[in-house]
Amino acid sequence: MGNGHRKKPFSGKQKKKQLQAKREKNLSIKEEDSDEEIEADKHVVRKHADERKYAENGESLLKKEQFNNKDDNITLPSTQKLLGSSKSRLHSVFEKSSPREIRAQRKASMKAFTRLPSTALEVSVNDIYTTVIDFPKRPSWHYGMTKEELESNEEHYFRQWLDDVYNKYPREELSFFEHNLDVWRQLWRVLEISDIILIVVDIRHPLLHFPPSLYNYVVKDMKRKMVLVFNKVDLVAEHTVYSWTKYFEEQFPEISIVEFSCYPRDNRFVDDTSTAFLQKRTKRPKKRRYQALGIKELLLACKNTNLVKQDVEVNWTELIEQYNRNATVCDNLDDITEEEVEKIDAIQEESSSDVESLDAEENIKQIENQLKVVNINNIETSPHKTLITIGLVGHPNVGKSSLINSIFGKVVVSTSRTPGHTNHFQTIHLSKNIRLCDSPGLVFPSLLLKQLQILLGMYPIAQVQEPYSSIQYMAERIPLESILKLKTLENNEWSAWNICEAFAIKQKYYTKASRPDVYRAANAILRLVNDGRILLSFKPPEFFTSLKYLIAQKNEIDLQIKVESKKMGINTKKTDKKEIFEELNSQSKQQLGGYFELLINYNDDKN
Ligand SMILES: Nc1nc2c(ncn2[C@@H]2O[C@H](COP(=O)(O)OP(=O)(O)OP(=O)(O)O)[C@@H](O)[C@H]2O)c(=O)[nH]1
Repeated sequence: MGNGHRKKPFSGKQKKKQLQAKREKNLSIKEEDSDEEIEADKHVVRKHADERKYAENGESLLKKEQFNNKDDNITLPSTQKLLGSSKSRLHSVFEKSSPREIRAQRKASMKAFTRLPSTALEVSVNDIYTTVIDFPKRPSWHYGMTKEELESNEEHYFRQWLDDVYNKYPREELSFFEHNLDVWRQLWRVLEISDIILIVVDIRHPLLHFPPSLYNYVVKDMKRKMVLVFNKVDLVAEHTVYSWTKYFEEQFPEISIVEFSCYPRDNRFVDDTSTAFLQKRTKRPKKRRYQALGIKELLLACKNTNLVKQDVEVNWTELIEQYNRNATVCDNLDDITEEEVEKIDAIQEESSSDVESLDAEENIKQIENQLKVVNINNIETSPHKTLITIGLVGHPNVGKSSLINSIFGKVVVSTSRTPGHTNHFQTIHLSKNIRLCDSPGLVFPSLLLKQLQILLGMYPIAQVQEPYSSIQYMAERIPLESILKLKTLENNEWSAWNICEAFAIKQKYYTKASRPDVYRAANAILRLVNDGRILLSFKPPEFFTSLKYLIAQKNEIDLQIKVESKKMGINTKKTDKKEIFEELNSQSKQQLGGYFELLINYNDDKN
């Protein structure tokens, strides 16, 4: 990508070969890595394996660009590195942890942890964003500037911004965040050309994917319309989605919120915090097809922004009718059979005519030409007079590309489990005067814990230098050892390390030296978290303690009680709910979770 040519569609045969080669390569890398990790304590980082992998993939630049931090002093990369090379200039660049930091974290993960109360999953804007770190905005420019002047101006400004961030905030407190100017440039372009910004967040941790600096800039400074998309709602209970919606409506009244999911949701569980629910989740099938929920609502939310553009007339009703269908398509090329690959290839070939997948440079040139007709300083003016552009922005891996594919009911942009997959923005027409604009996932600077960012899928798992502290963060908050059904320890004093060790034994992951491959196990756990089979779902404040969000769930709980009672032959008409609850077996009780008891108590209090 980004080499100046449109991506050629692969034939089924080529794709098969490519997948086979990729699998073989991955296998050999994994085998070589495992022993290194366990045996060479001082090489905590799987440096060689990663370097080899990137060299083999022709992506050595990413690794080189990740600037090393050998001791605890920060060395910023040169501007050259921040800009990347022409080959892969749009890869994300993050700062690496120092070996000292990694060793300390690894050691700490071997100590027994304390399980925190469920309220530890509650997060609020004030907890997370006590400090709002601004993101780099495009510096002003004028038409008299040459391309070189413009670029050097942007580079100078960006370096200054980066220096300021590092001067202002302690390095160890800063989150991973995007260090590649070219990726930020993509965001600038998308914001500039978009009339409506869709900020896509993962419903498991919506607040953590919602940079207030972006909200302020788009809504308050640019005065653009913003729609917040709660994506992947299939992964949590309805109650969680409802609670987050209420919370965001209170905190950010200017935005419209829509729920979206590429997959149908599993409504069997009311309580997505119960151990029964969490254990069941791990068994979700790997291969699934898109069956999007929320397309109509999404288009309606765009319509309801009441965007007025004189030269654009849109028949929203017709558009909604056209796209509101339950399209099914396979999601991910990594996980599917070769037969399915061939099918998708055929779809891709067929659809390539209506996909305007320009490479980065062509796109930028085109936009820059369009920008010439308007005054760039007047940022309230949309640059496109005759088009409505809906721009998708968000952190890596939140599902922006999958959302576009689900709307079209076919693979029009590629998706991946690996964050940072979308390298440049791609525009796709929904109708002759409405287009969607995808953008690369971009991590905004914050003071979020790096361990947490890894769990949220913002950082590529293959590049995680030290996975154990992330596992510990999670295990302190959810019963990980029960979810993974690990054998109990004698003293029951779990540490993150021995959870990984027990999982390695369970999965038969061994190193060449026949020791449990703890690193591989940790990695596998992180992947299960990323794709939702281990559910780490944060909640808004007071979720566990107040009934304010619970009432909406009442009907769903009532229905569930009926289903469970019917299964057990309990007469729901005669007995009151509390009695029914007492009669349910423990499994049914678990499925209903703590909410039921809370609701019963609430009704008792009211009576
Ligand atoms: N369960 C679930 N998984 C989803 C959904 N949408 C996307 N995913 C998964 O999330 C992962 C990331 O999806 P992408 O569409 O590639 O995400 P992206 O935001 O475009 O990622 P970048 O290219 O890194 O910016 C993939 O493994 C998808 O299968 C959803 O609605 N539900």
